[in-house]
Amino acid sequence: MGRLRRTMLYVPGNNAGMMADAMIYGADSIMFDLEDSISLKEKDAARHLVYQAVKNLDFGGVELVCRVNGLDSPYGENDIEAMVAAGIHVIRLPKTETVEDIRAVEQLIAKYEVKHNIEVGTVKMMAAIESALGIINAYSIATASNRLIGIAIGAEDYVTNLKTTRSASGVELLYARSQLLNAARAAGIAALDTVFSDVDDSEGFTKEVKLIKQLGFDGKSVINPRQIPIVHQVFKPTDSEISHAQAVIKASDEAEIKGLGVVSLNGKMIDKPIVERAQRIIELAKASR
Ligand SMILES: CC(C)(COP(=O)(O)OP(=O)(O)OC[C@H]1O[C@@H](n2cnc3c(N)ncnc32)[C@H](O)[C@@H]1OP(=O)(O)O)[C@@H](O)C(=O)NCCC(=O)NCCSC(=O)C[C@@](O)(CC(=O)O)C(=O)O
Ligand SMILES: [Mg+2]
Repeated sequence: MGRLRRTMLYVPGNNAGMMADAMIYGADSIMFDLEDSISLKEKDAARHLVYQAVKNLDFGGVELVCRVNGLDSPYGENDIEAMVAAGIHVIRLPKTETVEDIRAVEQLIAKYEVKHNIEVGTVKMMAAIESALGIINAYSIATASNRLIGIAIGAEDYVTNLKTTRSASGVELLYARSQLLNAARAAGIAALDTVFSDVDDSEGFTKEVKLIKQLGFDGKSVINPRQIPIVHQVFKPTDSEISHAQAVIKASDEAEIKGLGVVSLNGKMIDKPIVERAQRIIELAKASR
């Protein structure tokens, strides 16, 4: 299985203290934000601060992502150049709506990789989809570039675009989450869920994490360190899931020796997709230790 992306911690790019401490909380990825958490008058200072942090601080090998400003703003291209030069691992484009949005960012990343003597293709991309049009185009966005490691939903902007609000059940997001997840799986890349804004509501947050795990998401953006252990706990396979998965793999191995395609374990059929799911549980358990 690829890299775990259960949690991507948003860190406002103007907050030096939060940036310096960001790696101690154990998130799978750290995402510096230059977009909506930064006021217009702080855009240039935040870019400089994130550049210095990525270039000079030791984040212990954690994946480093930067949410840049869109290319429809005066900041987007400068953000991309600074992040490529600093050595960021992944550039996240917000409010992605079309294939052309991805291609335009990809061209700039390649231009600045050449300028800064970085092998072309090194910097990866993520696309956040935050509008009805983006959701309609999810599959073409997900397949627009080999650099894409995942697509993510940005629900606060999305529900605003739909002219609704977020509810506890998340019913207003079900279509978008399903469409985005399906697009990511068809493209063979990661699917990341959106933020949960009430950091004091751990019960509501846990409910949402269980929902998105059941839908099939790889993980979620988080805005506060307190949310990280909750996501990791929900995504960690239980002891009984692990022992069942081990039994499935053992039964399947024995069936293979006997030349059988289908066997039963405790009265339940075991075939290829069930074995694949069991292997994923074991890999997730190993990776979550
Ligand atoms: C929410 C709150 C103000 C609460 O503050 P509080 O002070 O009450 O937090 P406390 O729990 O008391 O903090 C305890 C200790 O943790 C430290 N600490 C806290 N947060 C930390 C952190 N993020 N990184 C590192 N460190 C952190 C803190 O410094 C303290 O350290 P220390 O003093 O040493 O003890 C704070 O967390 C925060 O600012 N979060 C980031 C918000 C943000 O980035 N928003 C933009 C992205 S969303 C968006 O744009 C919408 C979207 O685009 C999204 C999509 O795409 O999905 C869409 O459309 O939906
Ligand atoms: Mg947003």
